[in-house]
Amino acid sequence: MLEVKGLTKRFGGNVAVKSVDYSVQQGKINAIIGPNGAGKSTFFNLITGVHEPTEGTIIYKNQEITRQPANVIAKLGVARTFQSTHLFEMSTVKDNVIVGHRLRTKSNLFDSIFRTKRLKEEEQQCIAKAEESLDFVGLSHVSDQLVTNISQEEKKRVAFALALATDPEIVFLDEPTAGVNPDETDEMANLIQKMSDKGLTICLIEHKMPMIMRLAHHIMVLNYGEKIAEGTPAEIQKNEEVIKAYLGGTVSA
Ligand SMILES: Nc1ncnc2c1ncn2[C@@H]1O[C@H](COP(=O)(O)OP(=O)(O)OP(=O)(O)O)[C@@H](O)[C@H]1O
Repeated sequence: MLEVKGLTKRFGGNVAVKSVDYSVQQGKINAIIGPNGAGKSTFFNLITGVHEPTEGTIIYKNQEITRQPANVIAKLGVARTFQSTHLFEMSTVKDNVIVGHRLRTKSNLFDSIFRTKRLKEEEQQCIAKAEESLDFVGLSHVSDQLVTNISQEEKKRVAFALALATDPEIVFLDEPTAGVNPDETDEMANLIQKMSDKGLTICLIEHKMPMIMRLAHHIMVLNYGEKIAEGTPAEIQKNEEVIKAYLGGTVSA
């Protein structure tokens, strides 16, 4: 579904991602793990068009998307959440999510000025999609609240809803449970499972190993920008190089 070949990103003399080959497995929960600074977020940024690769190719559904801008990649069905949520704090939860589906609308300045039928219909579509997405992530009850007044965990869910409102086929989640407590982490894990059950392909960066080992079908491990291992959770847990990369610790936590 999404295939990466020889993907490399240099920031000056620093090679953040080094010649990585990788295939995202369709319909599965794919996880990317690795120590701090291993290049995980940069890898996501390359695929989703936030950064341009220095070398390598990215193919999505048989179409090369290398160096395409983020909005083009998103329109093709690739959604993304970020480590820190980028939300409009003084707008309502629903208004934040409505923006997601605008990617799928065609109204232009003319439609806005003259409030055409197309504009009104598309506005309704965006509202309906936002409501559906908020219901899916369990946030219908706070949809009219300002984002600034909801909890950190709810903000994470809003970011999920925003990604879902773009009608994606694949969702890249960058540390979705960073900064949330253990009970909330379990709830977020259930939500990721629910997204997968709905047929979405998930690609996930996480540091919380028990959660990854429970959720992921396939794991890739990055260390200093290089892929050092990939396989099932059971294979990764006993991989010597992975254990070494985590400074001799256990990845099963
Ligand atoms: N925009 C940038 N400019 C320069 N260097 C960068 C930039 N983004 C990332 N890097 C560097 O690239 C390397 C990989 O960083 P990256 O954030 O991708 O790692 P990570 O595995 O996501 O880390 P973490 O788990 O701590 O979030 C680091 O050395 C980082 O300092």
